[in-house]
This record gives sequence, C-alpha cells and structure tokens, in this order.
Amino acid sequence: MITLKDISFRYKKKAPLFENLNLTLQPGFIYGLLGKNGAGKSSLLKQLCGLLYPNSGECNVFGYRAADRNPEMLQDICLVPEEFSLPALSIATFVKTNAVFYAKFSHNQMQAYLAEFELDETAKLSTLSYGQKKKFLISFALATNARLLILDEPTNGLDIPSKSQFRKIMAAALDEEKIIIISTHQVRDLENLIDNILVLEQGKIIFNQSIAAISERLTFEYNLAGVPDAEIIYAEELQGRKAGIVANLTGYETRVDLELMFNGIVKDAGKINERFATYKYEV
Ligand SMILES: Nc1ncnc2c1ncn2[C@@H]1O[C@H](COP(=O)(O)OP(=O)(O)OP(=O)(O)O)[C@@H](O)[C@H]1O
Repeated sequence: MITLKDISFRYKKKAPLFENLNLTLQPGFIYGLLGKNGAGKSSLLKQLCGLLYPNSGECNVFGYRAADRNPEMLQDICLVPEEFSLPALSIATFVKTNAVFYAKFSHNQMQAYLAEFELDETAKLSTLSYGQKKKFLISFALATNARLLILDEPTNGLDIPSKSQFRKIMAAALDEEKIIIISTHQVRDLENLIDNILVLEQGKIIFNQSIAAISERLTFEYNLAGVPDAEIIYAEELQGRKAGIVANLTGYETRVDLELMFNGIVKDAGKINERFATYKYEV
C-alpha cells in the first residue's frame, strides 16, 4: 500500500504546491492520474519514488519512508518518465547492466515484450525512434516486476496499433500485488484500462473515484437535447450536439467517457463530487 499523509511541499522560492495532501493507493489497481499542465502530477509521482522530499508529512511506500530511498523499496519501484535519455548501448547490454537492480526481473518476460513491440535486442537504444524508445522503457519496466509501476505519459509517441498493444500488456501485467499509476493527458488511451481516476488541480486531489463507482452513479450522454438543464451535471458541445453527464437513475451501468468525465471535473468538481456524496440516499 502507498500512503501520503499530510504532505506539504514547495519548490524553492515558489508558493506551496502541496498542502496537507492525503492519498492512499491500494495494490491490485491501475490508477489514472489526470490534471492540467502544472497541476503537480510529476511532482507527486516524484514524491512516491523518493526523488522529491516533502517539507512535512510522510510518504510511505510498501512500509518504507519514500524519502529514505531504501534499496529494498527502490527495487520495487519502476518509473518511466515522460522525458528521458538513453545511452548508446544495445537493448541487450542495457538490460544486462540494469536488470540486476531488480530482484524480480524476468528475462523471459523482457523477450516476450520486445517481441510484442517488434523490438530487436541488438538495436542500439540511441538509434531508436522516440516511440520505439518508449516501448523499450515500458517493456523494461514491466519485466522488473516492481510492485509500483509509474508511467508518465506512456502513450506519447506510440502509434495506433502500439497503443492497443500497450493497453493489452498493461492489463495483463496487473496482479493483486501491483500498483500501477499512469499519468497522462491522453485520457482516451486509458479507456478500458484504469480502475480509478485521480484528478489533481493546483496541488490538490479534487477527484478520486473508481470507474465502477462512476458508472454506477453517472451516465454519459451524447445527445442531451430535451434533457432538462436541472438534470444535467455537465454539458459541452460535441460534433454539433450537446453531450455531457447526467445522474444514473436507471441502475444500468454504462461506459465511462473519460474525456467528458475529466472536462466535467475540471469545470466543476464540486458538482460532480456532490453526486458521490448524495448517491447512497437515492437508491
Ligand atoms: N524543478 C522545479 N523547480 C521549480 N518549480 C517547479 C519544478 N518542477 C515543477 N515546478 C512547478 O511545479 C508545478 C507543478 O509542476 P509538475 O511538473 O508537477 O506539473 P504536471 O502536472 O506534471 O504538469 P504537466 O502536465 O505539464 O507535465 C508547476 O507550477 C511547475 O512550474
């Protein structure tokens, strides 16, 4: 389990980014971390890896204080950052030199992921395209079998077939011990993959709900013509029609439209959260 307890953090000479931030992440789930530019997503993820230290409060990862960067904890964390530079080594040499830091690294899995993404292990990392480098890093991260996998914008640079391969591979990699956090602006790429949405805004978690809870409570409509305004929780123009979110009063669960969901939360998180606070009294 991961717990952030009363985390406060500021970059030097800047206003506080996090103030008394609290968050718990449970194994067995894929979390989608969403937020506008500058919301604090990368800074939050760095707290989990012990790459940034809180000014007060504590970030605890699998029983270790993240800031201590205990080697036992670090071999159970793998971060694929949004920006990276890779050395002029072949894939095989990189794997050989870096796999040793991860006690549960599986060379068989690494081979399988490389095959899935059509990567040749004799290829030099520095000569790969951006998308191929990304696929290599995702393969390596999964093969570490680290319990905490953090992927910052993993689908950036992936072509369309690779995006669906990515979704398939991630879903298969999840087990009851793992916590996977995917931070992205490409919300459509997370559809049918994430279990829980976390939305960060100006250093605050403004929304934290499971996809199951969302589809139980909300319905996503693509033609709101005729629906009384009072019943609409969020609306936007979509291809000449009014699309949006209404309360789910039927009991049937429908697909969660992550883009509408995110836009609705950013517009008025209070109104959406209200639906979660009042739900139990209506059914
Ligand atoms: N090294 C740094 N020094 C000072 N301020 C920083 C530093 N890194 C980030 N910030 C500031 O902290 C805030 C949060 O940045 P962060 O990179 O965590 O946001 P983000 O949600 O990941 O953004 P994006 O979606 O654009 O990647 C921003 O206001 C940013 O300017």
